Amino acid sequence: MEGKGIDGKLLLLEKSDEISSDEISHLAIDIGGSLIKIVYFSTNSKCSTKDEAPALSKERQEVPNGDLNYHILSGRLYFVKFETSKIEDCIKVLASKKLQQCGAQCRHSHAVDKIKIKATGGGAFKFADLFKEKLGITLDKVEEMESLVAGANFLLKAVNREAFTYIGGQKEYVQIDQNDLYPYLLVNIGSGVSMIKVDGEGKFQRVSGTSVGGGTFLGLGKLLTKCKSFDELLELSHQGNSRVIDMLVGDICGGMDYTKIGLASTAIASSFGKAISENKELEDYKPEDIARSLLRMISNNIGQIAYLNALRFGLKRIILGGYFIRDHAYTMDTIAVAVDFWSKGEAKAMFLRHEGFLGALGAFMSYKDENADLMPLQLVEQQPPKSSSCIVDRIHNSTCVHENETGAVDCRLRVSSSFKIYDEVKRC
Ligand SMILES: Nc1ncnc2c1ncn2[C@@H]1O[C@H](COP(=O)(O)OP(=O)(O)OP(=O)(O)O)[C@@H](O)[C@H]1O
Ligand SMILES: CC(C)(CO)[C@@H](O)C(=O)NCCC(=O)O
Repeated sequence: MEGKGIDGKLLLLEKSDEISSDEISHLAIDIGGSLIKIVYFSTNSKCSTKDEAPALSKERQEVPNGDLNYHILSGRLYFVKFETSKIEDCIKVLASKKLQQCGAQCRHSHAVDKIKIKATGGGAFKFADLFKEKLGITLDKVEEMESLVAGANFLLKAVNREAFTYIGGQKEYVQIDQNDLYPYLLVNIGSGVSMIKVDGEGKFQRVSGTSVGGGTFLGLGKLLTKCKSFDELLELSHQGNSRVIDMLVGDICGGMDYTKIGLASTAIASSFGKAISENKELEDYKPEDIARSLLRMISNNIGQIAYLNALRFGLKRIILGGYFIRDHAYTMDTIAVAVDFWSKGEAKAMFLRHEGFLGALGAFMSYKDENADLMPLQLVEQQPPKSSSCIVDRIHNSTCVHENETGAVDCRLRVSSSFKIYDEVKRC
């Protein structure tokens, strides 16, 4: 079981089997074409240090609010992912943790077949029967674009140091004024890419998309380089040089800039263009150069389409999400430079720390939209990430614990007295 940390590290749950069922109260799932993303709220953490303990207490406060009383549960939101092709592993972990017994709607239903969890992504339809059959869980579907927008809005409004620009290799965190958040263009780079004009809470329109996305990078990359995983391909791209295969303006113009149309000699004139004339076989190219050109081609293309859509609607802010980005410097740099170049500095690309979890977070947030009697849940507070959480980095199958990074978000859930999550969890 892996989760997301800052800097593209994978985080969390060093020994996932130690998480017992009474520690997880709410869980939402996003089942995409490449990855399954899970967000869950836990009132405890095996990774916590002494310093963090107070923030993770199972505090319950009565907060009068009109006719209703609310409990405040302190804890953390955790972010976990699986490959969609290994959905059976995901199901096994969920089964082992008896998460189905902590589903948000177990209150009225001790019968296993009445348990529901919020689910989004195409897989919420595709795998609905599998979840029912193996776990007895009904996937309560939340529309994918709606979830992406709700997740992005939540992160932008409620989580400190969430959004940042990436310019010249430097991250600059931006706290966006909530009154000045809309409109923006949300570009979610998953297997494919969705571009959504966001005008407010629940006010949005999917204005464009492209099938050339993260799935294309990974799919073509596997075919062309024999890499087995995304991490391997990304790692390889670090060492490559795209000039070996890409045809540059200078290659065409005898080393000169094409000043009249504003193209420097070093600009790419044609991605992979050198391969047409060199009479070489695939094996003659280094896999790292191929990986680099591929990453650049796809990132550039997305940056350009994003810019064109921003231009179409007069949007100045482009927020990028999706697991493809993975906090990867070269990817972010290429997209940011493409947006800056094409917009002549008018539009800004912004990235998110929890970029891969927009859909899952949005689905999680949708619990609050339920009938108040069933599930009046709201995230009411968030503290900046603590400095010392456990992060488990499983890249290349090596497991090591990183200090001082975390993708988990401390928060408090407000739940009505009529929905006693903690008691429920124990009783279920
Ligand atoms: N460990 C990984 N395994 C597979 N893909 C990864 C991994 N890490 C990052 N990626 C990239 O992230 C992409 C998937 O991103 P994401 O999870 O946001 O989309 P998805 O929900 O699976 O796709 P879609 O929304 O199009 O159905 C992959 O196509 C790949 O490029
Ligand atoms: C089909 C979805 C929405 C599934 O998440 C995504 O993969 C996507 O936006 N693909 C791009 C499809 C297109 O607009 O051409």
